[in-house]
Amino acid sequence: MSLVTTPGALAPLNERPRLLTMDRVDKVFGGDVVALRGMHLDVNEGDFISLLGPSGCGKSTALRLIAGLMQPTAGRIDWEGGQHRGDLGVVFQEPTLMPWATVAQNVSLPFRLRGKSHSSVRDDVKEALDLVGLGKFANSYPRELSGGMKMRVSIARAMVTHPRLILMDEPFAALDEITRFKLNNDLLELKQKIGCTVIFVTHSVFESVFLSDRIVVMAARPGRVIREVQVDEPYPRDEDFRTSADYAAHCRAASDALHEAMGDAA
Ligand SMILES: Nc1ncnc2c1ncn2[C@@H]1O[C@H](COP(=O)(O)OP(=O)(O)OP(=O)(O)O)[C@@H](O)[C@H]1O
Repeated sequence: MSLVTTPGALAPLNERPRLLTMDRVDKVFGGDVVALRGMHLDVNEGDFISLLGPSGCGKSTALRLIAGLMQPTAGRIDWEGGQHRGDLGVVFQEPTLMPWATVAQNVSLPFRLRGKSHSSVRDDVKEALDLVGLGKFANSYPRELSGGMKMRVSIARAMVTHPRLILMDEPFAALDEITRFKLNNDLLELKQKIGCTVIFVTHSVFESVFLSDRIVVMAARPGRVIREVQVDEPYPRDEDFRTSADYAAHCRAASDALHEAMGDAA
C-alpha cells in the first residue's frame, strides 16, 4: 500500500470525522505536580493541531498521554473505533537515530520491532525516504547527515507505517531558522500527500500559524487549554502566505492568546 493518498480538499474544520478525544484529562506527578487539569481536546481526521504555550504548561505531557507512553490520573483518551497497531507515529525534538545503523535501517525500525525483516519492507522504506527527499541517502549513516537531514529521517521513520496520527514534540526547535522554514514547508507538503493528522508541539507563534489549522493555546499551573485559534486558510501554504496580511493577523491573534496564557494579556 502506498503512503501517498489521493489528493483532495480537506473537509471544513467542523465537518471532519472525529479521530480521538481527550476527555477531562488530569495528570498529576508525585502527588502534587498538577501537569494537566481537565484537559479536553477533540482531534479530527486531517487536522493539523499545534499545542502552543509557555514552558511547563503540559504540552509534552499531553503528547505523551496521547502516545500512550503514560496513563492519565483522571479522565480518558478515546480513539474513535479503537486504536490499532501502527495508528501512531512519533517525532521527538532529537532525531534519536541509531548511530550504528544506516538511514534505511533506522527507518525500517518500526517494522522490525514487529518482527518483519528489513528486506520485506524495503519498498515502504524507499517510499518514505523518497517522500522526505532522502532517497539517495538510504545507505548513509546518521553521522554523515546534517541536523535537518537527521530530522527528515526521523519523520520518515514516524510515517513509514502509514499512521493515522503523527505526534511531533518540537521537532525543529534545535534547527537554524532557514532549515526550520524549509522543513515547515516540506512537512505541509508531506502531510498533504499522505493525508494524516498531526499534533505538533511548539513554542513558536509563527511556526504554529504557518503549519496549523487549529492552534490550541495552553496555560500553566495547572496545565490547561485556555483558547483555540483557528487558522482557516487553505493549503498548500507557501512563502506568499508567510508574508501575507492574513498570516500577520493570525500571528497577532495567536500571540494575544499566548500573552493571555502567560498571565499578561495585551
Ligand atoms: N515525569 C515527570 N515527573 C514530575 N514532573 C513532571 C514530569 N514530567 C513533567 N513534569 C512536570 O509537569 C509540568 C508540565 O511539563 P511538560 O514537560 O509537559 O510541559 P511543556 O509545556 O512541554 O514544557 P516545555 O515547553 O518546557 O517543554 C511541569 O511542571 C513539569 O515539571
